[in-house]
Amino acid sequence: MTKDILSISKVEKSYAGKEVLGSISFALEKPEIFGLLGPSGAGKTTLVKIIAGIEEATNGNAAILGTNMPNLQQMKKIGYMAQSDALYSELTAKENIMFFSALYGLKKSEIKRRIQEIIAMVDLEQDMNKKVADFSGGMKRRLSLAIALMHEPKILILDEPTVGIDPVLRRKIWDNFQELKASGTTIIVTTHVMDEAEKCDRLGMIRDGEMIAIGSPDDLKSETQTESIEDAFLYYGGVLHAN
Ligand SMILES: Nc1ncnc2c1ncn2[C@@H]1O[C@H](COP(=O)(O)OP(=O)(O)OP(=O)(O)O)[C@@H](O)[C@H]1O
Repeated sequence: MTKDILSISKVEKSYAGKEVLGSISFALEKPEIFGLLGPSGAGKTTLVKIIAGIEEATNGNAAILGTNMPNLQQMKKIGYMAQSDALYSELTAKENIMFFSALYGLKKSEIKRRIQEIIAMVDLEQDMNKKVADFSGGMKRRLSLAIALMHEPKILILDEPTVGIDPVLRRKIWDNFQELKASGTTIIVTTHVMDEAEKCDRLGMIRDGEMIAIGSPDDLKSETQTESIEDAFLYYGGVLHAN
């Protein structure tokens, strides 16, 4: 039996009896950039937290490489970047990277090998010795991304990674996502941004806790006979109708 990289099977989640995810199922079989697209409150963060093993599904399973989450061993294979940055503001950027890399079990030599490459990718070379307290929102996002990448995870889960990042750097970061995918990393990314959605290999469209459509951006547009991902989303949500 081949093991899917990620298998989501009838995942449901309720908080205090209120359902926020319906019965969600999908699988990622090979490295790809999989986008989760949906309006605020649709359930994207809840779903990625279940995949990352931070939240447990109320019903159903989320399995990584055939092992149900949450599972400590599998969590080491994951890089997770939360929506709000979990950084130590009294430490410098470098100290934050060293701290979190050590938590992931990276040796000093590995940290030394990775750090230059990663900070160049997120364009923070000049800011490594500054305290995070003096960072802008976009700089904190970039540092969080660097930390999620340090242990070379097989699966990278990014919750709105480019919020507050300017378009030039955003493009550079997306180019890096493509390179990571080419080297075998699977990337799951939540976004509201339509031009980012277009860059994903496949998209899962989420609305009110339900997966309303799944497919490549081109397939979703051609299936709905629409010109944009935004219109395709509205079509699947029942707001826009075919001519
Ligand atoms: N810990 C919690 N307790 C109760 N309700 C929660 C909790 N976390 C999320 N919710 C609710 O679940 C629903 C989905 O939230 P979620 O954060 O997953 O949405 P989202 O699609 O990521 O939105 P956004 O794009 O704004 O981040 C919302 O109605 C939210 O209020």
